[in-house]
Amino acid sequence: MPGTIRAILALSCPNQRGIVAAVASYLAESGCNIVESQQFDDALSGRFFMRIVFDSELGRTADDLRQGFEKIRERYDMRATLADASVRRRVLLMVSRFGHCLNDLLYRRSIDALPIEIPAVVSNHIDLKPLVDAAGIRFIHIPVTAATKQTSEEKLRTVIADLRCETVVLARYMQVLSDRFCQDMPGEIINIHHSYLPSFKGAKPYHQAHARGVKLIGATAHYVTADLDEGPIIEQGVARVSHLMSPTDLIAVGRDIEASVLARAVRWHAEHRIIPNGHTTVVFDQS
Ligand SMILES: Nc1nc2c(c(=O)[nH]1)N[C@@H](CN(C=O)c1ccc(C(=O)N[C@@H](CCC(=O)O)C(=O)O)cc1)CN2
Repeated sequence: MPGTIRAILALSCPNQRGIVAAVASYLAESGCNIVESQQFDDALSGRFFMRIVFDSELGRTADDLRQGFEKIRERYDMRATLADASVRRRVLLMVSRFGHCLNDLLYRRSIDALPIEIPAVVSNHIDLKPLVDAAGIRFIHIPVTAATKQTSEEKLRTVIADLRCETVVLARYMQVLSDRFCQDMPGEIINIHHSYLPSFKGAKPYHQAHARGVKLIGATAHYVTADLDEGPIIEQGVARVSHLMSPTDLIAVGRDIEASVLARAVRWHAEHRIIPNGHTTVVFDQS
């Protein structure tokens, strides 16, 4: 239908009767047709979670609908986002020396399999500049040393502001971000940790895994908080390994898991499928 806008409403609030009815009535009265709906009652936290995809068939924009939804948001004390599904999130990718996750995200973006814009890639090394140049994306080198961490982060802030980035993805970026930086972008920094958290936090997780003799290794995509490797988990993946495999073999197996786990986490974030639930997440994926 001409003028139809597809939008996504994602919300959470203290659970009570009437939430679904109130939301559905508002959308119907606003000329919107619900095309997909998922919900979850968390009995432990007492919170309700819902994600609705709908078509605004009478031309009301997402901004207009968001303003109209404010009275319901306040009545039920909701945390809510209402976004035009055609508007792509502007995502800054960050990387150090290992390019497998970056390469995967750039490829998925190039074939339109990831609903994001990538204004630039920031790295603290120049190793991956040729890969980013080949993708036709701006490469920004911000070196980091123990002495320059603060000034380097100021440069990063300027890049994020100038390029109007909403989300930062650490695609094997191996520098710890400051508390202040993390607190300024709550729920908008995603990291891929190369272990099946909570196992093997910190540096060299594959060597830790080999030394422990585990039979499964994995990777974890999580939101970044000031506490290293402790942020809310978005997605995880694992693979079976054996005594025959060296740390180098484990690293090779891990590469594919890291890339696929991070790509799913970034897509779900961009599609407003992830809703924070305390220190965890509710993920309304397609399955
Ligand atoms: N505030 C946070 N920043 C970052 C996190 C995080 O969870 N919170 N995750 C890392 C990624 N990462 C593991 O997934 C990780 C990266 C780097 C280090 C580390 O100890 N780095 C040293 C420097 C290492 C070097 O120069 O090569 C450091 O920063 O001093 C630990 C974990 C990304 N940032």
